[in-house]
Amino acid sequence: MTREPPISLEDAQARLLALAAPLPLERVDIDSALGRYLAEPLRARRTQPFAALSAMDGYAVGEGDLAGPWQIVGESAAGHPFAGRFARGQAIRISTGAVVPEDAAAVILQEDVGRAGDRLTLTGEPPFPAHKHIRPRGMDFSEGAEVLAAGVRIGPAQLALAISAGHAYIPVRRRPRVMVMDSGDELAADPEACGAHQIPASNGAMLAAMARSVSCDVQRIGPVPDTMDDLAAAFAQAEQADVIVTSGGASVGDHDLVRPALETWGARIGFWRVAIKPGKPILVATRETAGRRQIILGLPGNPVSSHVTAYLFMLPLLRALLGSGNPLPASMPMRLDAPLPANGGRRAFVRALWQDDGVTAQPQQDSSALASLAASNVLLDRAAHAPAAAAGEVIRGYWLENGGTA
Ligand SMILES: Nc1nc2c(c(=O)[nH]1)N[C@H]1C(S)=C(S)[C@@H](COP(=O)(O)OP(=O)(O)OC[C@H]3O[C@@H](n4cnc5c(N)ncnc54)[C@H](O)[C@@H]3O)O[C@H]1N2
Ligand code: MOO
Repeated sequence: MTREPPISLEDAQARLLALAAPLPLERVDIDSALGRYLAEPLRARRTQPFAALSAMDGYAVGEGDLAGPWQIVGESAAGHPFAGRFARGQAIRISTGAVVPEDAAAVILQEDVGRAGDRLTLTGEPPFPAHKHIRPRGMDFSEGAEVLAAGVRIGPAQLALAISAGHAYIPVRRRPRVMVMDSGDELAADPEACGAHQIPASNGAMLAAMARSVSCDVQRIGPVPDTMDDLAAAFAQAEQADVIVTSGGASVGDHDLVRPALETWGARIGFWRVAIKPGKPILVATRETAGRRQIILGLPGNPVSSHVTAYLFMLPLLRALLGSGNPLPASMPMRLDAPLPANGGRRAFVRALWQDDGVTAQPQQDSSALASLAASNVLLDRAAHAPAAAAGEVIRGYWLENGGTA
């Protein structure tokens, strides 16, 4: 096996994302679009507000007619505009969201007036500026304007905006088909029937859950025993997958067969080994069949290594296939509540818990230790050879929740 030195994280992420062309475009109804990415810019099909609307319940009055008294000559309610005209000394009862009549220049809050029959007098302050409680036509957006850019993630707010802009269907990318494979002779499929020399296969469920969090169709296979034949049979079931994610067997041991099995299947190795801890032995390969590219991520078997490499590579890859304009997780500054020791020669992603405005690294950082991963919500990013850091220092970290992106 060639032993080129591990490449940098940035280099590896760039090389992986360069392999990922967004999947074919499809139009889906808005309810199915949540968590996906807009494939084309979305333009408003209507203007919002469609007319000047009142932001408050009160009375509409004319230009320069803020002192009163007034006579109430009609009403504009939401969905039922006032059709007539009105003059100086006259007012229109108006509700929140109702159209402000053409002749009106101000809405006076109902709390600021006294009403007796159709007679209205000012008892409080008139609005300042006069148009304060009027939302002008097109304040939110105008017909034809781009309301969402291509590559934006459709969250609840974007979904509401698309509907409000007049869209029942929006263009997104097809959901990636992902095959997640556990591999290793030591793995038990059933955690309640785990032999003395076995460990429960936990990576597959974890990786599948992570992939599902970014809107993918996920299938699982395994645990696959450590033989070339078993791996070949497993890969043969992944013909339809856009992405194949294996865990385990990525390192240099005698039973680490993922790489040779992939090559036998017709995959081409892109790169192997990245200078990060945990997760160094990650492998990226591609397989081209009938004009279609499959991307294979061979993640290291240690559960935390699997999780961290899925966070840094699998999720960004899936987001890129879904058409995200910003697939990589973003780090943010975090204040240390407890000191950190100097880092070794590999860039490290340190499990930590952020609470009460500060972050504390977990004492246990072994790449097999799931309890400290499950107790963490942050990965601190420690450069190779970073010196010790004191409590109070600010360093960068990644949110584990939401895959590190908005
Ligand atoms: N001589 C060397 N040995 C190792 C090196 C090295 O550079 N030289 N790298 C180490 C590093 S770093 C890592 S990370 C591991 C990764 O090894 P593999 O990807 O080959 O993983 P395995 O050996 O198959 O398994 C490692 C560990 O993880 C457990 N595992 C595997 N799959 C699962 C699963 N689906 N669910 C739960 N746990 C799983 C497995 O039982 C092992 O305990 O290699 C080091 N060795
Ligand atoms: O790079 Mo490995 O993932 O340290 O355990």
